[in-house]
Amino acid sequence: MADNYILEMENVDKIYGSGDSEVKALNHVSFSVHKGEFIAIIGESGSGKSTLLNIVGMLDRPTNGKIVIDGIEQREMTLDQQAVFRRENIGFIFQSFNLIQELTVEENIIFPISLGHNKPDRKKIDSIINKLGLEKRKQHFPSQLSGGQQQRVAIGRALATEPKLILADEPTGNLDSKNSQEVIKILWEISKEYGRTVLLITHNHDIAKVADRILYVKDGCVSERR
Ligand SMILES: Nc1ncnc2c1ncn2[C@@H]1O[C@H](COP(=O)(O)OP(=O)(O)OP(=O)(O)O)[C@@H](O)[C@H]1O
Repeated sequence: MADNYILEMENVDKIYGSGDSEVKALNHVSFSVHKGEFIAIIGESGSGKSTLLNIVGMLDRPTNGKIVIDGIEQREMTLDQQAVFRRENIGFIFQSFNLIQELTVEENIIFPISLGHNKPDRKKIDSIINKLGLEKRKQHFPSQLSGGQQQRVAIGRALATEPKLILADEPTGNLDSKNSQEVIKILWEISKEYGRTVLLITHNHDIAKVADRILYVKDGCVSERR
């Protein structure tokens, strides 16, 4: 397998439930992503987009198929190894921000580093905070921020551990168009300036257009049109 891929999926299935309640959420999904690519994932509600991202991020397990992430086959890792890999290499961004309300902006951003029992590199954290335009909001709490600002904090948190892969599940779903554009611009710049790979779910075709590639999900199948 080529080593400039960050992600390779081969015939991946995900089946939820069994018998009458069986749902084939992913159906023989195969695709690869190069390091540093910015990929948009588009598809109707219920088509399997979140399932796909959750499986790539090891929040859920596939029923069948092979997934190689940064050269390591997922199923060869124990659950503990997956947890460490996830913490060190994958940054998640969700539609609902998922910030910790009791922590300040700065503390939210540093949080994943402290989970790994590492000391935050102040310079790097400050440069992330500056990049996100949150210098004056460092000591604020999430409830004191706008939706766009909260999502920028969530991006900061996803970046704090310098992950190779950023998985964003509809990060602009709760934002107006101005804030959406700003968030996408930041993700794009991060991808291109720091060589991070971004997989982004969106319902917005204009947003998808900025991506290097668009993956279309329909009834659990993934296809690509350039
Ligand atoms: N834990 C689960 N148990 C059973 N079925 C599930 C589970 N999670 C998802 N599904 C089903 O799998 C299919 C794909 O769901 P998924 O959440 O991946 O879709 P999606 O494309 O992300 O949708 P949306 O755009 O609405 O978020 C759906 O039919 C959904 O009902």
